[in-house]
Amino acid sequence: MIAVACDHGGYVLKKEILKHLEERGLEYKDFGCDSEEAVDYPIYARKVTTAIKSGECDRGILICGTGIGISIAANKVKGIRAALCTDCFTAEATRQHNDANILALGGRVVGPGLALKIVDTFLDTPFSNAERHKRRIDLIEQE
Ligand SMILES: O=C[C@H](O)[C@H](O)[C@H](O)COP(=O)(O)O
Repeated sequence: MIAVACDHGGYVLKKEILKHLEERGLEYKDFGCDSEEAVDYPIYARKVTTAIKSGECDRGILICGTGIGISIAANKVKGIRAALCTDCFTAEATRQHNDANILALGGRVVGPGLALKIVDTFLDTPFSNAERHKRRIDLIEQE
């Protein structure tokens, strides 16, 4: 199950992404927001990180204007590895190397065509399971 949320700066792109997930037959839960009316992105980041921490969802997609604020907020939560991606190379690498569990996107940065390719790359790329990457992730998770 994929947890998806956005702020007002990501709302238009989120609609495209949800349509795309539906077309792919992928299950998702939409945690808002529901319009372009201004909201506070940390609240929406927290909804998705909570869903992942609880096991309700295993991956997340967060979208704000730049993708920066919402990824900063998500990465405050232990066990969350949110990766802001603006290209497919980094989307692939962050799954292989960092086992990122949240993709962050900027609705004011990437157009829908590229964003959907980034989403597909992120969702379809497995973690490499390489020892060096596991060791580094373990170091991140240490207090
Ligand atoms: O990093 C923060 C996000 O890009 C927000 O979407 C952005 O700050 C919202 O800006 P504004 O309130 O000016 O629409």
